[in-house]
Parts: sequence; C-alpha cells; structure tokens
Amino acid sequence: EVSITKFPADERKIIAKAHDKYKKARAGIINTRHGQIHTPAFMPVGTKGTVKAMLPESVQTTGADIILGNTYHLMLQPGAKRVFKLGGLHKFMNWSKPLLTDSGGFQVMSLSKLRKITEEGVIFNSHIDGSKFMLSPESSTEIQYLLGSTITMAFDECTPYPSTYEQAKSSMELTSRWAKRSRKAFYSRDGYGQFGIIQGSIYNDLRLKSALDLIELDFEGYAIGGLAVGEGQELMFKVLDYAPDLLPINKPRYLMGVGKPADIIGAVQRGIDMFDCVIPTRSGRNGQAFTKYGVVNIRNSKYKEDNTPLEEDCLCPACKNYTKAYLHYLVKVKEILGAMLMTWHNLMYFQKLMLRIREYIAQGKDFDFIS
Ligand SMILES: CC1(C)O[C@@H]2[C@@H](CO[C@@]3(CNc4nc5cc6c(=O)[nH]c(N)nc6cc5[nH]4)OC(C)(C)O[C@@H]23)O1
Ligand SMILES: [Zn+2]
Repeated sequence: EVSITKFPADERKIIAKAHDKYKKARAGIINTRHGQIHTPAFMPVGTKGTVKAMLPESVQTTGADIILGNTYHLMLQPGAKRVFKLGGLHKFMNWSKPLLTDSGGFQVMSLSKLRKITEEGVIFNSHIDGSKFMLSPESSTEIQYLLGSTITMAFDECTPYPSTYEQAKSSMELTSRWAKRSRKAFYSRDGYGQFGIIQGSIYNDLRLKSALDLIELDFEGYAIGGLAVGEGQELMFKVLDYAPDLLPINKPRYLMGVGKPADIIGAVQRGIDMFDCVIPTRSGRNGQAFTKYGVVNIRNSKYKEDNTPLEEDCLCPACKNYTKAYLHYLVKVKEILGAMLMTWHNLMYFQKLMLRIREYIAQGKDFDFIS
C-alpha cells in the first residue's frame, strides 16, 4: 500500500532522485543446466575446487546458488584433462549447482612471475614448479569445457590500473580480438553459457567500443573487467555509472572481484547482477567477521570472555552454538575450526545481504542499508 503524500517541491525532487538512484537495480533468475541463480547473486570463491574451510553442502546451506573456480590454478594442479577423466569439476568437488570459472589471464598476471603476452596468448611459468605453460583464448576455453563449467569466461587481458589512454586502448583491442577467438572456441550447449568481459579501464569511449565489439559476439552474459584492481570505490562507481547501460538489458551483468557490502549495494543500484569476492572467506580465516554491528576483529582481546554470539539472530553454526570467546580462542591458537566457523558465518552474512537486496528490489523498496 503506497500512500501518496504531497511533499513540498524540493523534497519531491530528492525522493524522485532516490528512486531514480534505484531504477537500474533489477532482481531476476538465471536458468542453467545445473540449476537456477537468483540475482543479484554473490558467488563464493572456490579457486582450487574448494571454498576454503567449507564443505560444499555447508556452502549450500548458506544459500549460495553458484560458486567460482579458477582455470589458472586448476590447469596447473590437478590438470584439466585429469579432472575431465575423473568426471568433471562438479563431480570431483561434489558441487552439483552452477559453477563459473574465470578464464585465467587475470590470475597469470597477478600470480606468475615470468610471463610474456603475445597476440597468440600468454606464455608463463607455473608459480608452483616453474614449468612453462601457455594460455590462449582457445586453450582457456577448452580447459573450462574439460572442467565442465556452467558459465565459461572469455579469455581477456585485465588492463592494469592506472593505465594511459593508449595502453588501455591497445589492451582493450587485444581483449576484443581474444573475445572473438574465445567465442569461436566455445562449444555451446543448452543450459551452459559463455560471458564476454569488457575492458577499457576508466575511459568511457573505450568501455563503449569494448561493449560494442562483444555484443556482436552475442555472449550469454557480460562481465565488467578491469575493476577492483586498486582504483578505489569512487572511481569504480564512476565507471559503473554508465558501463552497465552499455550492455544488453536482458542479459546478466557480472562485476568481477567485488566486493565489500557497500561496493555490492552501490553496484546493484547501478545495474549489476552478479558478484564474486574473496573477502568473506579470506577475511574470515583472518579473524574478521561481518556483522550488522560492523566488522568484528575476533582476535581483539575484548572478546576473550565475551559469552555472546557474533549475531544473536544469525542461524549459522558459529552463532547458534558458539560464543565470541570461543571463536576468539580458536583463531588465536590457529585451530582449523576457527577458520571454518568464521568462514561459514561470513558466507551466511553475504548471502543474507543478497537475499535482502533481492527482496527489497522485488518490493520496489530502497535498499541503501549497509547492515
Ligand atoms: C577486492 C579484493 C579483496 O579481492 C582481491 C584483492 C585484489 O582484487 C582481487 C579482486 N578483483 C578482481 N578484479 C578482477 C578483474 C578481472 C578481469 O578484468 N578479468 C578477469 N578474467 N578476471 C578478473 C578478476 C578480478 N578480480 O583480484 C585478486 C588479485 C584475484 O584478488 C582479489 O582485493
Ligand atoms: Zn552467524
């Protein structure tokens, strides 16, 4: 029931502005071969075929519909052909819902020491044993097929931040050529999809050109790459004020590597549907718990005799059965159970945030809350 109240003109402008701010937010469902994805969605990161410190069934109880894996790590160990022979990544890791795999270029740049970028692809030495590998649009796409990914990411070059206009332009153009080769190498099947990744750094004309090049290839969804690479929230939002609108309105939009709750809320308001970030899992293992009261650093000595849960109304095992004092102790003495419980709580927190955002959008309500 919306009651129409006569606001003075200037207040009406503010309210209109607020609603205007939310008009790009959308809630929906992506149907895949491995089940539905309710969007806006947060994807827990399972880089090496496991969400660290979590059983897959526990990840499922947090409400996650889809998790992320990494081509780069899995091709080095245990190897894509071996995973294929063993029945694919879903079977290997006992996760039957959707899986999205990143295409590996970004991880090569952020992980391996020696590498060379050529038109063909990226030649690099494994950060594990130094052996030589090459990733190309074709090999990355084939590896993701062997893994059995529900959503395959195109092979791109993540333009570093900061970059000059010229650097960003040539990097974006390489990504467009690689996207074309990735699309050609993709074995399309019902219920599986491939997402293109737009680049262009912070330059709106390059972002537009990147989007136009990739829309021509008719991907099942589109990611905005080259963000969450040190540019900061303000600059990221500046790009997000226009970039999502360059992409097809009826296809999923995925912002890679984001982020903290406030980043996610701001990006949803600008039209983003999918997110992945290591924050809930990595910071959980480091003793940081996300709660409605803010981030709790459980190692702080003020918790050593705190007999209350992280959040009294949270349904996760950490909050239902344990106290902050116990979590403080476990993390201090580096007990594995500490990493498990903190991770479980944070993943639950992030999924509850996404659920509330989806509900607020469905009811046409504002969701500027950051709790
Ligand atoms: C936010 C937070 C905590 O996440 C951490 C750390 C540093 O940022 C992150 C997250 N940001 C991030 N931006 C990305 C851009 C691309 C991209 O353009 N292309 C492709 N294929 N994959 C991408 C994956 C991305 N992840 O990137 C690494 C280095 C993976 O660690 C993550 O800060
Ligand atoms: Zn909890």
